[in-house]
Amino acid sequence: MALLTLEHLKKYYATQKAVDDISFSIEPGSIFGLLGPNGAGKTTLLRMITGIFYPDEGNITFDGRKFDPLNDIRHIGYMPEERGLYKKMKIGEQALYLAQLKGLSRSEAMEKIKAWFIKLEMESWWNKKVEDLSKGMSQKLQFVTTVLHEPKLIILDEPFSGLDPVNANLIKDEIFALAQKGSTIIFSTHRMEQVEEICDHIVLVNKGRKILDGTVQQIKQDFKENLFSIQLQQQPASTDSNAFTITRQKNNTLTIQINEGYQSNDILRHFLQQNVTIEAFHEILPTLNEIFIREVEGSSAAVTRAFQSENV
Ligand SMILES: Nc1ncnc2c1ncn2[C@@H]1O[C@H](COP(=O)(O)OP(=O)(O)OP(=O)(O)O)[C@@H](O)[C@H]1O
Repeated sequence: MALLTLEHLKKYYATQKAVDDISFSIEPGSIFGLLGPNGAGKTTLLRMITGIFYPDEGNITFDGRKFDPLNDIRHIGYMPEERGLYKKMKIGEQALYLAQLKGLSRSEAMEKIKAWFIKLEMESWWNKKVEDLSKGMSQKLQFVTTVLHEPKLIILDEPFSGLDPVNANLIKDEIFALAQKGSTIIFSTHRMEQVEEICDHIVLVNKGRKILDGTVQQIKQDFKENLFSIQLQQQPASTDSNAFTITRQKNNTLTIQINEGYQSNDILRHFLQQNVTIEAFHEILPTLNEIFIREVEGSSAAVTRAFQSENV
């Protein structure tokens, strides 16, 4: 059973269709990427999922029941893009205060905060004020306060912004560990390489509409262009074949597109028949970045065309 299901959600601001009939569901324990260009409607969706405001239309089901923001919010941890910490408050006190707001007792909160502070190398910060922290340090504090009460659903909006590679890795490992323990993670970012590394499933939205929904693996397969890279030990006598077209050549490494009706073995056969040694051979799948750019540009054109045809 899905942890979260959105059905035909709509949210309009005046005439702006920020979220326009979006449906998807998120399986428990998955790391789910909510992607889209600026202004696509991601924050609006996240605000409905966290009960900050109600949808104009549509239904949200959380953990098998109609979403009840007042009660269910205890099971949700949200780290918004605009960070909200009290600047003058000491870090330890602030973590304790926020944990108690999420329903933990003082002793429970203290125990968990200490464990997290050790894990994320923050022990010496207890008496510092938030205003004395760097951007990356406050990011770590905000992460801890988001996940401390072990919510079923953790929503992280650009969680790595401002973090150096060591701290980004630390947080990344903790995200994997939280998912492993059963938390469901919604991860929103513009950084596609992070999505490839972290997410199991993605939804891409643009102009308030959903334009892609699937596992990262499946989406990459759906967009593949039958491209292969082959590295040869020596120059082949011939590269002419009905089976493929060479799209790029750099020294002895060729990028090859297989022609319709042929298979990867036909490439290998072509070179083996010439007694050329094959040093490496692999399929080239599109990156999520390429798919993102292609789909967002494509769908913008399609939406514009639809809009124009509606208005003639
Ligand atoms: N309070 C508001 N009043 C009017 N329009 C709004 C409001 N908030 C957002 N919008 C509009 O709704 C659309 C979706 O905005 P939203 O903030 O959800 O996008 P986003 O995908 O989170 O963008 P970004 O990646 O830039 O944060 C945009 O066109 C935006 O201008």
